[in-house]
Amino acid sequence: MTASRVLVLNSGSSSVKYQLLDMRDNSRLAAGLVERIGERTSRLKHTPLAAGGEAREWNGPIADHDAALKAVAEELAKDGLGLDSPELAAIGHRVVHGGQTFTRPTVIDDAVLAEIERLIPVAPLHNPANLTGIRTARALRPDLPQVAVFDTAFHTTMPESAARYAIDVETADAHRIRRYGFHGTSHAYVSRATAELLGKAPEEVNVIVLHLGNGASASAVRGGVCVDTSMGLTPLEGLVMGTRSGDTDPAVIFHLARVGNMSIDEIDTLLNKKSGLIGLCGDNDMREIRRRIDEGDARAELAFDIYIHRLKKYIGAYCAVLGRVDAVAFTAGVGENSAEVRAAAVAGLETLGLAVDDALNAVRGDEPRLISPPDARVAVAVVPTDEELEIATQTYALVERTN
Ligand SMILES: Nc1ncnc2c1ncn2[C@@H]1O[C@H](COP(=O)(O)OP(=O)(O)O)[C@@H](O)[C@H]1O
Ligand SMILES: CC(=O)OP(=O)(O)O
Ligand SMILES: [Mg+2]
Repeated sequence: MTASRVLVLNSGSSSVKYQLLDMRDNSRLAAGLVERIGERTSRLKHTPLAAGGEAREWNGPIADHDAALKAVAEELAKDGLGLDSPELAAIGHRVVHGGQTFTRPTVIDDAVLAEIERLIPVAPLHNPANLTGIRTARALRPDLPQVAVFDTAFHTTMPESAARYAIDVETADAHRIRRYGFHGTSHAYVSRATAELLGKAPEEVNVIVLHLGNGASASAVRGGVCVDTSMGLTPLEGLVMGTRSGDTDPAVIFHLARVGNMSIDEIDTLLNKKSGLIGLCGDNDMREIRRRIDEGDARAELAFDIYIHRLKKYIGAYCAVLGRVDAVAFTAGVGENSAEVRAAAVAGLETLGLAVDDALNAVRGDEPRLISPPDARVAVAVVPTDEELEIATQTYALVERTN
């Protein structure tokens, strides 16, 4: 029996999301989430999909990522899917920041760990959590290959004209300041799936991918290669997000420091955690915002309008960057589920060849689908993302090749 299972770990600052997949048929054996790590009210939710079982929930304190992973391992073991299983081929880790060093999935050794650690200054919110996840997983199964799949990797093809900020070159280089981009695993997966939906090879199509989750980013993909993306040095730049401001005048920061007497850490928290939709209207969930708009709530409506205005600007910008656009693909929680966001985002863009068909846009489903009118110049599509499957696929392919 050859080992065919991959455990995918996505360790965030206060959460761990995981999935166990069987790569013989890409089926999901188990999935779950540990939330609010480090708080008194941590929660573990585990769904044993293979067993067709009910989700199990556990509430109580989970002190750190180490304890979280051990709790996950225990849950998996209850279904006979423990980390000690000989069928486990590898563990794949989502690593948010790979800088310019990592352009592809990489088997983790001490040198790779050291490099991910060296990148902490450009990813202070994300890389430390990713590192803890890797270290704990390695301690639990030291013999097993562990693979890092980087959010930044897909964007390393961006030309210098898109990747550089117009700031003093020596200063920028000394501090590794440039636009790295994130959600690359999703942008890569969705741009490929969009080509497939059009019945074409990735090399033949130019796609604008709109990854609209709690974090949100847009990318311009020419012939399968990323040429621009909206996130930058960190995942703060670009679109309006659930809790992040996206683009602002950088002078807002000087102003808040000098006139608002806020510390750099306070401003960091403000722009990353208390801005975006939640800062504008108190809610970051698009369902709740739509519900409030339906009740005539003006603040929710303004938040929605600001979100859409920014999104439209990026669609227009990436039409200009690409020249010829074959498809615009909506993905992630908001992109896959909100027909209102999709309709509003392309409304009035007929001169760019963009439109949605209201009936097609209203259809719900898990499969990639077209929502543009049949005669449209540019295809508009809903293409569900699957970052875990993509991480598992890349992890398994690398392990197979190295064995
Ligand atoms: N039915 C829905 N209608 C509108 N928005 C939705 C719906 N379901 C989920 N969402 C949005 O998707 C977001 C989560 O997206 P997701 O891609 O899972 O985010 P992340 O991976 O960043 O946590 C929620 O905050 C919510 O705004
Ligand atoms: C990089 C990033 O923004 O990730 P997430 O959407 O998971 O917060
Ligand atoms: Mg996501």
